[in-house]
Amino acid sequence: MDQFTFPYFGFGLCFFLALLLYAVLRAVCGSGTKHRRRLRLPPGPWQLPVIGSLHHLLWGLPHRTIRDLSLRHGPLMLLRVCERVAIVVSSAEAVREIYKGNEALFSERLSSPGIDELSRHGQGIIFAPYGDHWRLLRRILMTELLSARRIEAFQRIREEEAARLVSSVQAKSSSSGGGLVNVGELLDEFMTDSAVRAIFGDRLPDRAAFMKIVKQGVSLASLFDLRDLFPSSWLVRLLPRGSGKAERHRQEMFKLMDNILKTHQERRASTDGDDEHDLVDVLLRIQKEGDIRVSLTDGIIRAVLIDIFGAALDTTSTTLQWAMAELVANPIVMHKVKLETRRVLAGQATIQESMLKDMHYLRATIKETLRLHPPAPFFPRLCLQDYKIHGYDVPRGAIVLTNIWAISRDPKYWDEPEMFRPGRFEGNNDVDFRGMDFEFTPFGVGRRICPGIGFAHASIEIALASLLYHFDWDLPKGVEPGKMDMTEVFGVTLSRKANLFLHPIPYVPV
Ligand code: HEM
Repeated sequence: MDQFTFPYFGFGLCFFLALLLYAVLRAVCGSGTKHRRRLRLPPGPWQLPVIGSLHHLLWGLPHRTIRDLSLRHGPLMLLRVCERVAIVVSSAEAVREIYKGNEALFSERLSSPGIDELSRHGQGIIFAPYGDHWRLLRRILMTELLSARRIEAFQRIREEEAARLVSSVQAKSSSSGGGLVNVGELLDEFMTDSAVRAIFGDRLPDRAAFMKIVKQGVSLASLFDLRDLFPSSWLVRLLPRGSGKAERHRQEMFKLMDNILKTHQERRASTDGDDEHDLVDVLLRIQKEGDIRVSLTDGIIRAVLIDIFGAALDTTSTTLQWAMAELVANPIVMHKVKLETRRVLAGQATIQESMLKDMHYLRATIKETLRLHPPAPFFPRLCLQDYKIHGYDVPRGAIVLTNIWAISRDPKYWDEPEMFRPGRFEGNNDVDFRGMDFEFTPFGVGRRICPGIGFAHASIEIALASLLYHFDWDLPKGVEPGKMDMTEVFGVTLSRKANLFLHPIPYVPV
């Protein structure tokens, strides 16, 4: 996966252009700062003209650097990156104060010309402005696309894909003479295949081309865009915009998506359209029913499908990879979760989801993985109205950036926060990730909380149970559990830098 490049990519160019623009911007927007001087803004690191706090963010991984800055300046911290004002939130109390009661003021997503272009002008859900369009899509997601009933309907797909994952591990291990297997790659394939089948169906035309274009989209989404830092500058908007890659990508993606919609429409027409195999079918049925306030155009359907697919893939696969890495790095935990899996599944040749409901320690292991390795370490929102938090002013238009990662490692809320100890989620501890416990928010909070929790959890649970039931796992020769490379990469998700190569030893052969 491409490394996240903002604000590193092209910093030299950015700095040079920024200085060049400084005089112009001051002349054009200089008056805008008068209002701010009267506000009581949260403390923050010292700023430079034009680039603000950007120079503090140039080294290290952003979630760690920002956590370290917050430890010095407080749980509400002001950062300014060029024209953007951000209030970083690093305590559960502040998250509670913001999102309990006043949530509507903080339910807007970040927007900028660059994001707008990539997000198909908010036609999808992730970057949709907080309004009727978003409300309609959210309702469709919660009651139709990602409802508990729909997640259950995809159970067969997950079971088949989990069985395929087990076979692939066994086949790869045999072909390498009982050697090492790239577990990360196989988990990626598991998640991609499960998501493709659930969202687009078993017969996705041009699957290889589709996957290639999705990967391109992911790397384009992480490219730095000067317009995002100077959204109000007409001068920046006039600058040449690279090679038009984003636009070309959009066109190609649209072509492929149109093809997918056409194939589905033809099949539905030839079978009276009753069958619903996947999410495309569901959306086409809702479109046909036409009893909703905003019409669901093909463009909106395309954008929503791309959003769901993009949101589901890397987040879930990354979580699975961290879970396996933490388990092999912590043999006592591995032993305990394997015992549970083998006790509950004893005698089964293959795994069905209904068998997993008593696996409490496995579920605690998934929670602990999400606590230590939230795939999205921040969730940014926009403040829609001047507001006061903990006595500080949060101006309208400021980005409110919650550092999920910092809060879920804060010793104020967690004993030995750096340790991988799923046991902390056992017994009387019912802390959960559904948005009510503000010290643990890997899926975000409030109205825009991730609607894919059920989808993600069901996929993670069956994949992990399958790997732990069918195999024992050894580290490569010479690597000690405590010496594993756990370096993170801050990309579209907070993923592992090193490939996860492990040695599988069949326990219940397929
Ligand atoms: C471990 C897996 C996942 C994690 C950690 C995760 C995390 C997140 C986070 C932090 C947000 C932002 C929430 C906020 O602003 O409060 C989000 C939004 C979203 N996620 Fe997930 N996600 C995961 C899997 C999925 C899956 C599987 C899907 C779909 C099948 C999905 C669909 C979405 C969508 C559509 C949004 C935007 C919701 C909106 O703006 O209303 N996510 N996710």
